[in-house]
Amino acid sequence: MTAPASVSGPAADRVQIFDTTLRDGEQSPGATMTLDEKLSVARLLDEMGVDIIEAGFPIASEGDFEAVSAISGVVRNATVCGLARTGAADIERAAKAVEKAHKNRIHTFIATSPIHMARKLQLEPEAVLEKIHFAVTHARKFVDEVQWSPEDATRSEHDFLVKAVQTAVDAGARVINIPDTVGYTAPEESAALIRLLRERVTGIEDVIFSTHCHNDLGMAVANSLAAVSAGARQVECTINGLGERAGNAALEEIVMAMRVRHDILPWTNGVDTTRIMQASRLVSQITGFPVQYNKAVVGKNAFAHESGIHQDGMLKDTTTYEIMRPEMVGLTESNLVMGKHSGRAAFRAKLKDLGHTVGDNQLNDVFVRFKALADTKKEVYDEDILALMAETGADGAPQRFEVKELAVTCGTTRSPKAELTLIVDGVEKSATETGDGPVDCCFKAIRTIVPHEAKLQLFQIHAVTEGTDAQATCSVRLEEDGRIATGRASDTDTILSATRAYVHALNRLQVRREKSVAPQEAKAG
Ligand SMILES: CC(=O)SCCNC(=O)CCNC(=O)[C@H](O)C(C)(C)COP(=O)(O)OP(=O)(O)OC[C@H]1O[C@@H](n2cnc3c(N)ncnc32)[C@H](O)[C@@H]1OP(=O)(O)O
Ligand SMILES: CC(C)C(=O)C(=O)O
Repeated sequence: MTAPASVSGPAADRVQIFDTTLRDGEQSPGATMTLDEKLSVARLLDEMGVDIIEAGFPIASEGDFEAVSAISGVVRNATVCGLARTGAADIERAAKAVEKAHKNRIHTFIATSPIHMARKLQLEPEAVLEKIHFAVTHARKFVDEVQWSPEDATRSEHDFLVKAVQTAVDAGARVINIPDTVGYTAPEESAALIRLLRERVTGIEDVIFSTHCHNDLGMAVANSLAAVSAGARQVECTINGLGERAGNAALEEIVMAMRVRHDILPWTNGVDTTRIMQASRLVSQITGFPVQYNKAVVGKNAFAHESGIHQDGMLKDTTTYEIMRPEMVGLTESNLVMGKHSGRAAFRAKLKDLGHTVGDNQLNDVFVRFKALADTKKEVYDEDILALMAETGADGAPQRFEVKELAVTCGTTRSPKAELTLIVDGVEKSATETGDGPVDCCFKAIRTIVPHEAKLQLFQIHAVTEGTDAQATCSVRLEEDGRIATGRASDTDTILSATRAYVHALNRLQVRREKSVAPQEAKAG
C-alpha cells in the first residue's frame, strides 16, 4: 500500500482521482449495472489511471458484495474501496469484499449536520462521535487505509465538524473526505471549509483531505477545484457526472480543467485523458443515460462547430475556437457541422472532403441551395450535400432550365393541380396542369413549358437521410432517339425534388442533343 501524501510532502501537487461511478453513480435512479457491466467499467477506470475505484456498498445487497469482490480480483493498479456505515456488520462486509484487492480501502461515513443527526439518525452528537470512533477503529483492524466522511459536512456546525474529524483522525483515518452531500456549498465556502479543518484538526501530517461534491446547483466541479486550492488532494467524481439527483462532480471536467488550465490550477493527476471519451460512452451505453449534447468535454457538441465565423476560424487555426484538441480526450477530430449558420469557407472545405473541388461560381450556386435546404433541416448531412451537387449541375451540365416556383394542390376532395414557373434560357415561363397525381401534374407542366418528345423511362424516390425532415432524392431517366439522360435532385419536399430531377434530366439531355452524343456513349449519363 502506498502512503498517502500530505500537501507539503514530495507529491504536494498530485491530486488523487477517486472514482465513485460504481457506487454514488449507480445510486442514480435507473442506473443499476450488472456484474459484467461493473467489471468492464472498473477495468477501464483502472487502465486509464484512476487512483481509487469505489466499487460499491457491499452491505447493500448480495449483488453489490459480489461486484466489489469481483472488482477487487481484477483491478491491477488502482485501490479498490467499499463503502460502509458505522456498524460492525457494514464494516466487516466491506472488509470481506475488498480483501482480495491488490490495494484496498474501507470508506466509512456518518452524518454530522444538525438536521441529519436529529431527524435522520435520531442520535445525539456525542453518540455520533462514539460511532465515528468505533467505525474507524474497527475498519483499521482490516485495512490500513481507512477513509472517513462526515455526511452533509457543508451544513454541519464548524465546531462539531472539527471534533468529528479529529475523532476520525485520532482513531486512524488516513483520508478525510468532506462531502457536500446536497450540493449546497459554493466555491469560496468549499475552500474555506477545507482550510478551516486543516488549520484546526491536529495530527494530520499523513492525512489526505478529500472533496466529494454534488451538482444540485451546478457547482460540483467548481467546488471540488476550490477545495483542492485549499489543500484537498483527493477529488471524488464520476464519469459523465453520474450520481444522486443532479449528479457528482464529473471526472472528465476535473481532469481536463487541471490539464488545460494548469497555469492557474497547478496540480497533476494520473488519468490518461485520451481514454475519457471511451469511458463516457461506456457508462452512457451501460446505464442508458444519454450524455447531454452540450455537456463539457464529452458532449456531442463539445468539439462541434456550426457557425460560419467559427468554422472559418477553425479552418485557419483550431485554437481560435478550441481550448483543447479533441485528440486529448480520445476523439479523432473536431466536427464542422453543416447547417444554416455555416459559411462558404466551411462549405468549400466540406466539398473538398467529399471529393469535389469547385470554382467560385459553382461554389456560390451550390451554396445558395445549401442555405435554402439548411433553413428546412436541423442538420445537413454529407449525403444531402452530395445530392445537391448532383442537382445543381456541379457535374458539368449547364443549367438552361431551372425551377423558379412550384405550387401543388391535391387531396381527397380535389384533382391534383400543379402551377409551375421555370426559367428557360433566362426567361420565366409558367404553366398550370392537372393530372393523375401531383408528380404527373408537375411533369406535364414541364412538358407544356419545354415541349419535347423524350420518354420517361424511370422515376424513383428514396430518402437520403432519416427522419421526417429527411431529403427525398428523386431520379428521373429520359430517353430521346436513343439518347439517355438521368437527372437527380433532393429536397425535403418530395414533389419539388421530383420536379427538379426531371428538369435536371432535361438539362443533361440538352447537352447530349447539342453535342450530338452518340446513343451508346450517352448511356453512361
Ligand atoms: C450520502 C450517501 O450517498 S450515503 C449512501 C447512500 N446509499 C444507499 O443508501 C444505497 C444502499 N442502501 C441500502 O441498500 C439500504 O439503505 C441499507 C442496506 C444500507 C440499509 O437498509 P435498511 O436496513 O433497510 O435501512 P434503511 O435504508 O431503511 O434506513 C437506513 C438506516 O441506516 C441508518 N444510517 C444511515 N446512515 C448511517 C450511518 N452512516 N451509520 C449508521 N447508521 C446509519 C439510518 O438511521 C437508518 O437506521 P434505522 O433503520 O435505525 O432508522
Ligand atoms: C458517502 C458520502 C461520501 C456521500 O456519498 C455523500 O455524502 O454524498
